[in-house]
Amino acid sequence: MYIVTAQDMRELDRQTIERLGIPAVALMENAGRAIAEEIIKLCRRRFGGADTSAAWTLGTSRTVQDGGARQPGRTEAGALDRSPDGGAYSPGGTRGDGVYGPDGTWVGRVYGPDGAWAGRVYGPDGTWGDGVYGPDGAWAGRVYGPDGTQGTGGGPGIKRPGFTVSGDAALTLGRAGAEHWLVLVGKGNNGGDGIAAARHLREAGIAVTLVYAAAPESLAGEAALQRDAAAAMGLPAVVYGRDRVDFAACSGILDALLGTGSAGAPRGAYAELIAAANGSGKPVVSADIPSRLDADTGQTHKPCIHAAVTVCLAFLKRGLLQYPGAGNAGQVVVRSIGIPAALAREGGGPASLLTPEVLRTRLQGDVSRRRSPEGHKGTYGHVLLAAGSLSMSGAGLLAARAALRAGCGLVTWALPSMLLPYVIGAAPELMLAAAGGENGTWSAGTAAEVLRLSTGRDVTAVGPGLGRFPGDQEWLRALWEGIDAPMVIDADALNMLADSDYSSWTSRRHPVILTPHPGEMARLAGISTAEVQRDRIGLALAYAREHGVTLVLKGAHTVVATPEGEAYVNITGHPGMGTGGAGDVLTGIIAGLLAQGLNAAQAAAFGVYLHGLAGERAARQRHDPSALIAGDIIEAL
Ligand SMILES: NC(=O)C1=CN([C@@H]2O[C@H](COP(=O)(O)OP(=O)(O)OC[C@H]3O[C@@H](n4cnc5c(N)ncnc54)[C@H](O)[C@@H]3O)[C@@H](O)[C@H]2O)[C@@H](O)CC1
Ligand SMILES: [K+]
Repeated sequence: MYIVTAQDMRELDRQTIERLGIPAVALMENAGRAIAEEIIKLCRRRFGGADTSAAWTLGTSRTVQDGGARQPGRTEAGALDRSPDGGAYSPGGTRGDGVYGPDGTWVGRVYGPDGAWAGRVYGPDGTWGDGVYGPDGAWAGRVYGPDGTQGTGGGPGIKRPGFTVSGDAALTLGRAGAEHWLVLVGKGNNGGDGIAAARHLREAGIAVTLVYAAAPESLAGEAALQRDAAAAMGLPAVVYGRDRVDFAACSGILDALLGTGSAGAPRGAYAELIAAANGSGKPVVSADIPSRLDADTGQTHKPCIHAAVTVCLAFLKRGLLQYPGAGNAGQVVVRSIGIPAALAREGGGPASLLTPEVLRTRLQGDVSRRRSPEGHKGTYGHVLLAAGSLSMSGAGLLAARAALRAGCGLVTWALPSMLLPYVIGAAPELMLAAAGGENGTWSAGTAAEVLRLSTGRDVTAVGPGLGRFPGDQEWLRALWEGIDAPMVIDADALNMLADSDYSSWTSRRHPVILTPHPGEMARLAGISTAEVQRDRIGLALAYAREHGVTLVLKGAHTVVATPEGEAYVNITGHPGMGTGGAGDVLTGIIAGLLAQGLNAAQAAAFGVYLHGLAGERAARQRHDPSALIAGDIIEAL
């Protein structure tokens, strides 16, 4: 799934209209329909109570849909109620919604341990997948298996009727009479999308009132066409500031005030409507992006809509993945509006959501972690790790163990000699090499020994628990210029880089992966941490390209950026992974994958993805994400 900026989107829009000849109003129609369908799904969920039964959920959970198919591993109710391999069961085996296979298709419905049906079930497109009740809560019919006999519903087999007729289920709502939605309409195309959605909602029997933020006469182009069509249909409309708007009486709010064409803090009526919508306590569905979220950076202007659902149009906007905006977006659903993905690919498609599909196709990585039947430990690569010091020996141990769990054949851990007796046996699978000073710290003179140890190794990782020491910049420079294999650089080794003018160092034949957290990134880039967080994707892309490195910018929604100018944004993991040593584990995983022959982009991206999944699995085993410690992530790999 591609991630775009507002500028990318305008260009893709222009090409679709000018090169393909698809009228702009057709795109707006598609947008309106998609938004209406998502509102109807939300209404159904309220009736049916589906998607509410996860045993426990994590704050980061988010649904990102691609053409209606759910991404494996992501759910509406919680990221952790699905097994990383797509198995889809909550800890107790109960679920209140459907089960999705690894490819995102719906597999079947779920029964609780007592054999009773655990809840209502939606198919991958959000329509009723199965079960005894229809979307309006009334019994919808029996369920038939592929052979025509009744499927999971129980009871005797019943032959499938030979002839069926079905209507437009996605735009139908049985209990529509209970709904009244306010549609907040801005004067740009975002407002036009909202009016188009309102027409479909009205067709589904849902009462709607258009609330214009500005005089309706000020709308232009396609938005004006939508205004006129709505008026011709007799849709009720009020103008904010002139007419009374009763937020208390509505059952939901469609936010179509401001989209990708807006800038700065919301002005006048827009600000008042946003504040009123947020304060109403009613569910808000945002068209494209929550109004006055910056579509590129994820910064929020004040006030900014807090959406329950954001129906993002065409391609995922960067700002929806970056905090704080990601926290305002609710569930993000990306819906196609007829702009071909091929156009985004042609344009370079600079950023993608990190999914198994993207790993397989765009990154062309083998995510199966398959082993050759003829393989032996030499087949899977040898990692050299230079890490650990007296007060931070655990960092080295965590990274080394994670590399082994990631599947590499051998790991040699180089560490200060004084520590050797204490770590012998801590992980018997490791090979240990003394390379540091007697006092448990590193020294500049150890560079020659690390270089010697790196000979014949497939990858060298440096940094976890290393500490700083006199001459450390020259020490790192010697490794940078002398190691004839890929390198992973983390932690204090990043601070050494930050203090050096490393662009003047001899350029390397093999790739370098840097894995900074935001503070380390700030030092590398010479800016504040707040500035790093302001646009993580943009910064990672620029830094990786400028310095010719693969960059893993850690934090919520870790960004992987390549020297070729591509970026991948990860959404596995959860806030419980913000715990000491989790970064060391990631370094080990990435090094372990590199050693097995993955290229830098594949190893960084797959490593980040696996690290998050393992964190989810570990938290599930603990039954509480906050109880997670870094070692748990290794055990869950
Ligand atoms: N492929 C596309 O790009 C498509 C875009 N569509 C929609 O069009 C949107 C972009 O439309 P526009 O470019 O018309 O822009 P918007 O609808 O986002 O907003 C532009 C309007 O808002 C006003 N405005 C800007 N900043 C403001 C502020 N801070 N306070 C108050 N008013 C402000 C401007 O004067 C202008 O009238 C997208 O977000 C999407 O919803 C869809 O119609 C379908 C096609
Ligand atoms: K909006």
